[in-house]
Amino acid sequence: MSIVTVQLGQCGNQIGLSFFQTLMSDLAHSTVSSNQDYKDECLERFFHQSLEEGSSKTTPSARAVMVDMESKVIQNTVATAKKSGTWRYPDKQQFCRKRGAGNNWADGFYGHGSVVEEQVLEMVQREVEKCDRFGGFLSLMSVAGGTGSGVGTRITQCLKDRYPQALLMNQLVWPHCSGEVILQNYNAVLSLAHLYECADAINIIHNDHMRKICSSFSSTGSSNSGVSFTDMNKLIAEHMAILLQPSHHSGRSSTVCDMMGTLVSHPDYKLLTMYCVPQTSEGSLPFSTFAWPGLMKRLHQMVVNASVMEEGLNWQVKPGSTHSNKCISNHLILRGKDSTTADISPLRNSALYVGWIPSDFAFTCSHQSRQFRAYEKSACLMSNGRTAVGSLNTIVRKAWDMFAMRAYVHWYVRHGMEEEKFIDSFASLEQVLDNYKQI
Ligand SMILES: Nc1nc2c(ncn2[C@@H]2O[C@H](COP(=O)(O)OP(=O)(O)OP(=O)(O)O)[C@@H](O)[C@H]2O)c(=O)[nH]1
Repeated sequence: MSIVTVQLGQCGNQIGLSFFQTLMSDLAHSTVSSNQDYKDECLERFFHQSLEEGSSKTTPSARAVMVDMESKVIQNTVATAKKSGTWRYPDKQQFCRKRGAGNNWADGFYGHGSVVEEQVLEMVQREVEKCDRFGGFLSLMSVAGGTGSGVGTRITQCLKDRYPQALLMNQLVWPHCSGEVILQNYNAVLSLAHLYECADAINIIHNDHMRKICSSFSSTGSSNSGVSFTDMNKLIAEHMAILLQPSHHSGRSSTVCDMMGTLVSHPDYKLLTMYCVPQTSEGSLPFSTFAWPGLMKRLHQMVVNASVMEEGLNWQVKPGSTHSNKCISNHLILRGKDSTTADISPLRNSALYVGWIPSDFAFTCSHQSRQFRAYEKSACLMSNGRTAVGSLNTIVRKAWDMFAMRAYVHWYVRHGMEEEKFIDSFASLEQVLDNYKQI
């Protein structure tokens, strides 16, 4: 089952590059012939074998469409992939214009969006036609800028109209809490409220968390300043790949569509969070050993704490207690040696879940005996639960405070957006927050 990736804006394109690089580097790790099925499945899922222009050589070409309003990031991304010699982006599947969306959702959605949608959809269609078994879309975007958030939302709506049966999974990068784009809270509110209506699954990744995890890899563990987007993107890409590389569930290959279908069983609840272990820098992996009991214990406590970071866990919080997380559903993926022997029973604990989903559907697990890259053992838990509530609440409050003073509202209105869109978006996100708070 193939997935077409849509990379939107600077952030979406840079993360997409890192994701495909990580997939290829994982495949390069395999030396045993029995890995051929894994390779074939990964290649079918994310790449298309195509002839290089003017050559008889075939190279995996990412099943991707790239969209940005400025050309620089896309040019660099395409060139970096080509330079690897192991994979590339497809020809003529890049869409750029001459100026960005000025960190303004309305400029992206109304200004650029209306002009670009047909051409982007044509590119998407070309990519879909290359798939023998097409499953759905993975859209990568930040919610803080104008292109990823505004154009990204518009393209997602168009994909929903054009491909109503396909899976629409949106991976959103949440901005740092402070000090970034002045309109980021408005952009995030508008994006999320609109995406909630058309996407099937929304996975939120916080730049703050990624930066903290990366800085914990440094020898001092304290400085955020040395952490670059490249470092964070590598980490994000690893988490995505641990989740999305082939695995088996109930004796058969687990598709991304199956996984998302089980995780999002109710249209009111589609906010997902990834928890991954171990959290260790690549450089220290050769000197580290991990055992399943230790990894599972930490992963379990991360879910209970609703913390995607291993560091600073509160071990006193127990499932079902006042401060414990509550989930609709979780899907666990275990990769590496003896993965089937890991004790997953604590993650099945009914105290972690709402009562209205049968336990066999609330918690599901898939395995892959092949190790992921240099990680002898690794695990990713994709969770549909309350984790996203805290940061969503903060952004809605901050945006509301600005809106109450009508700050910057005219910047949106001048791109053709009606003020009511803000009100509607606040109302629908309040509803989402309420739904999650009540589980
Ligand atoms: N993790 C990560 N975040 C990024 C990256 N590039 C930008 N961001 C974040 O994305 C947000 C800004 O969005 P961009 O993707 O740069 O903007 P854009 O969507 O291209 O929109 P315009 O610049 O307005 O055209 C901020 O929160 C940045 O921290 C990246 O490579 N990795």
